[in-house]
Amino acid sequence: MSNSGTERVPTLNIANVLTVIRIVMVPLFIWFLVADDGRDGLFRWLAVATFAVAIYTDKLDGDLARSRGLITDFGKIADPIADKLLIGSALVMLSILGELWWWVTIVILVREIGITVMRFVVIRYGVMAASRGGKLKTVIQTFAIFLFLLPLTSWLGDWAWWISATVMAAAVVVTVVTGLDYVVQAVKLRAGARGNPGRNT
Ligand SMILES: O=P(O)(O)OC[C@H](O)CO
Repeated sequence: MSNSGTERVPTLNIANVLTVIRIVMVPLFIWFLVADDGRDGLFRWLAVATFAVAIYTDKLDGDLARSRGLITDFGKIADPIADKLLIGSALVMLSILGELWWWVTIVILVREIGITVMRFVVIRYGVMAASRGGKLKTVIQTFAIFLFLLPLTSWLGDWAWWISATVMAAAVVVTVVTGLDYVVQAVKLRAGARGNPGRNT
């Protein structure tokens, strides 16, 4: 695996610890949603708060990794996985609760799991870090999930549902398009490594 320029950065650093904390928060988030005693219940709000804190650690670990030079191959792989666990669990739970169409959850999960598997398949040619499009996709997915987690319809009426559904539809489109872009990147990475044998050995 290519690690040029990052081999002296310790894997155990604050940015990676925050990524691991985000992963550990996922079961807590699921438990709050399962324990929810109604869409406006205390546990629902605890789930929203846990999701918000976990998303904040995503921004924080990225900022810290860049500003303090803590970018590691572990972080490049673990950070998108942590995002996928959090977002995937939110989508699955919303579908189980009957608040989100299963097809949305399945399309997004297939893309996220597929790209994760592809990252590991091409890792011998190089690490495929999150792209700008991938980061934008996570922001739109996060925003859409917040809209679905919050009891907006009971506060604001049906039009709030339409806004939530439109943002979720945008999230699905960006998720699929960026997934296809990663496939192109992976093909180029493989072709580049094959045209330059020994580069990553
Ligand atoms: O689209 P991916 O798989 O690169 O994931 C992007 C990350 O979630 C951004 O933090």
